Amino acid sequence: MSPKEVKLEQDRVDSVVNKIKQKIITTNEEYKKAKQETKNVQTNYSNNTSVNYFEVDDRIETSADLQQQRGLVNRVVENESIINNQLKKLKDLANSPYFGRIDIQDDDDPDIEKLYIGTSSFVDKDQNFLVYDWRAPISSIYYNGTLGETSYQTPVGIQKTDLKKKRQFSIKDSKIKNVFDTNETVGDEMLQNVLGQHNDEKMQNIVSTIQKEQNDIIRDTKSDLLIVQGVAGSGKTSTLLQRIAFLLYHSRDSLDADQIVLFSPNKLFARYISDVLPSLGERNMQQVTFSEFVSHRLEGLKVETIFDKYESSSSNNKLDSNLSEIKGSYNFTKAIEKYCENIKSSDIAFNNLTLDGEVYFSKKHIKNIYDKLPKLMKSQDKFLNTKNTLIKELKNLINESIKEPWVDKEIDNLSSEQYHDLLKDYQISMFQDEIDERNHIAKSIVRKKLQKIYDAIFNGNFFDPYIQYLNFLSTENIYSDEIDNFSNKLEFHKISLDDVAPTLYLRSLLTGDGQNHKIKYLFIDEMQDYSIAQLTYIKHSFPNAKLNLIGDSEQALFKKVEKPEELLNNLNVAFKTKRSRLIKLNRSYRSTYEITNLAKSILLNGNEIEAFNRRGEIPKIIIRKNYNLALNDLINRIKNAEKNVAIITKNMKEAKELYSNLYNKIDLTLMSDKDRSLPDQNVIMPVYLAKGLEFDNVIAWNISKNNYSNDKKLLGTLYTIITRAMHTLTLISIGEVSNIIKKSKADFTIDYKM
Ligand SMILES: Nc1ncnc2c1ncn2[C@@H]1O[C@H](COP(=O)(O)OP(=O)(O)OP(=O)(O)O)[C@@H](O)[C@H]1O
Repeated sequence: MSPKEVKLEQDRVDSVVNKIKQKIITTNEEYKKAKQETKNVQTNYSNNTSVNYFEVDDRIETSADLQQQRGLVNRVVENESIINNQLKKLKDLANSPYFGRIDIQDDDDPDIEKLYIGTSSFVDKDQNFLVYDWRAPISSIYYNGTLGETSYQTPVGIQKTDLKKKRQFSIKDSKIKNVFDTNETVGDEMLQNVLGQHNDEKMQNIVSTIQKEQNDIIRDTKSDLLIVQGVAGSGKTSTLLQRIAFLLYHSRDSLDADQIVLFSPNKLFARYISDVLPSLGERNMQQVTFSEFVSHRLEGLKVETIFDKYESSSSNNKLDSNLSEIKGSYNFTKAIEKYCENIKSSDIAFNNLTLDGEVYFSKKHIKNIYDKLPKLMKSQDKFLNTKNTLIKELKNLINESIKEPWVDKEIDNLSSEQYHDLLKDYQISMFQDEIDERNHIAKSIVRKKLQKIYDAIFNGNFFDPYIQYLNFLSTENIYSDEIDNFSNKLEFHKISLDDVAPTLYLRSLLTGDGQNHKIKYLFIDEMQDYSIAQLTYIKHSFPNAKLNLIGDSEQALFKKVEKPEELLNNLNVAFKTKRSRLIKLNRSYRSTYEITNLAKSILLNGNEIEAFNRRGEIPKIIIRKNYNLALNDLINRIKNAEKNVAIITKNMKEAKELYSNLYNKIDLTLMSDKDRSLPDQNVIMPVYLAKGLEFDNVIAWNISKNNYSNDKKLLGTLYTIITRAMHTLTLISIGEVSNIIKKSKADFTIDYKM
C-alpha cells in the first residue's frame, strides 16, 4: 500500500482516537458523578435501616421504604458499573480503535460506504458510526465475504451489496503497525503474524482474524443443538468464547452472562480462558467442571473424578470396561426413564427422618402421605406434595411443642444476650402481652432444635437415591458383583464416575429436584470426554438451555473414538431436538505445519486435517536405551531450551516419578488438578491436565512401544500430547518407539543411541 494511503489511514486513526479521548473525558465525569451518587444513596440507606419499630403502621411503612431504598441502591450501583464498563471499552478503543475496514456499495446506491470494524462500536456526537462493533450484522461481511457480490442482514431483510475493498489493520498505542488489503476472508498474512507469536499465559481473543467457518458457528442463532467437531488447534475454544460474546450482544435485552454455563475440562483451563470475554467487553459466563457440578449435588459423597478414572484406566492399560460403556449409554438412560415412569410406590426407597438417633417421621408415615395422592399424579408432583405436607406437619408439631416443659426449662436458662438473640428483629413493645412474647421465644427454641429435620425435608432426604439406584440395577441385567461393588463404595462414602449421572438422573426424574430453568445456553467443551448418560443428565438439569457441544473425537483419552455424526444422531434421538446442526472445523492453526503433519500422520483419517502453512522446526524423536540415558537427554534439552518447556506424560504417576528425578536439577513445576494457573516456568503434567492448553515447546515423555502398547486406546492420548505444541516438539522414547509413531510417514529427525 502506498505511503500516502497509509498516512491517510493514520490520520483517520488520529482523528477517531481524538474523539474517543474526548468521550473518555466526559464519561469520566459521568463516572465520578455516578460514584458519588452511589455513595450518597448507600449512606442514606444505612441511616434508614437503623430505624426503630415503634408502631405497627410505622413498621409497614418502613419496610416498604426500605424496599424502595434497596431498589435505588441496586439501580445506582448498576448505573455506575455500566458507565465503568463504557469507560473500559473506550480506553481499549483509544489504544486500538479498529482492525478492519470494508468498502461496500449497496444495490441502487451511487455511493460507496467505508465502514470500520472494531471490538465495540463508537459513534460521534452526530450519531455517525466511526467504528462498528464486530458483532453488528453488517460486520459479518468482513468475515464472510470475498470481494464482489455479497449480502448482509438488515432489520427489513437481506440487503445485497458489492464488497469493493477489504482492509486489515493492526493498531497498537493508536499507531498503525501493519495494514494491507486482502481479497481473502481474513488474510493469511495477518494470521501468520498472530500465530507466529509466542504462547501467552492466557488465551487471546481472535476477533480480528475470525475465519469464515468459525464465523458460521459464532453467529448461529437458530440451532437448539449445535455440535462442533474440530481438529486439534482448529480454534474450537476460541470460537466458543467469541460465540458467547456474540450471543450476549445479539440478545442483549434478554440474555445475561449468568444465564450461560460452560462445562470446562479442569480448573487450569477455566483460568486460561478467563480473559477472553472481558477483553471483548463482556462479563464471563459461569464455568464449572463436571466433577464440581456433580459433587455439589451429591454432598457427603466422594465422587470419583475424571482424573481418577484416567489415572486408573491409563495404568492398567485396559479400554473403558464394558460396564462403563453400558452405564454411559443411551439405552441405559432410556431404561432409567422407563423404570421411573412405571415405578410403584411400594418400590420407592423412602427414608426415615431421624433426629438425634430417634425416628421423627417414619418412612411408613411418609409413604402413607405419598400413597394418598392421586394415582395419576406424576411422581415429581407427588414428591413435592409430600414435601409440603411434611413441612406443614412439622410446623404443627412446632406449635404443639412450645407448651412442653423442656421448652420452659430452656427459656429459664437463657442468658439475656441469648434471649435478645432469639428476639431477632422483634422489639418487646411489638408483643401484645407476656404470653405472646414467651411463645415467640419458645417457637424460636423449638425451631432451632428441629432445624435439622426441616433441612432434611427441604433437601428431600426422605428419599434414598442410592438404594433406589440399586433397586434399578437389580432390575437390569447388571452383575450382582457390580451391585455389591456399588454398595461397598457407598459404605465408604464413595461413588464411581460411571454411576454418578445415572443416579442423579434417576433421582431427578423421580423427585423433580435439581433442575435449573434459568439457564439459556449450555456449552460443553471437550465433549468427547462425556458419555451420553452424562450429557443427558446435564441437559435434563438445564431444560431451557440451548446446547452447544464442542470437541474433537480424535482426542478421546483412554477410550475408543466415536464419530461426531454418531453422536449427533444419538443426541437428536435422546433430546428430541428440532433444529440441530453439526459443523466441522478441519483447519488447524495452533501448531506449525511440521507438527500438524506429524499429528495428521498418526490418525486414520488424518488427511481431513488441513495444516496451516506456518513453517517451523521438524519434530525430533530421541530414542535412548534406558531411563537414565533418556533422563540425561531430557535435562540437557530443557537446559538448552530458549523458551519454557512443557513435559507431558501419559498419566500423573509418570509425571510424579519424572518430577522426583528432575526437580533438584532444573526449575520445574509439577501441575496437579488442584492448580488454577500456569507458572511462567517449565512445567510437567499428565495429558489430561494439558487438555485445551498450548505451549511453545512440548516434550512428550516416553512414547515407547512399551508405554503405548495399546494402539487403539492410546492413539488419542498421543495425538493430544503432540497437538499441544505450537512451535517445537520433541518425543522421547525409552527403547523401541510406539507403533503409533513408527507407522507415521511424516518428516521427523531421529536421534538414536542404544
Ligand atoms: N481465527 C483465528 N485467528 C487467530 N488465531 C486463531 C484462530 N483460530 C484459532 N486460533 C489460535 O489457534 C490456537 C488454538 O485455538 P483453540 O485452543 O481455540 O483450538 P481448539 O480447537 O480448542 O484446540 P484443542 O482442541 O486442540 O484444544 C490458539 O492459539 C488460537 O488463538
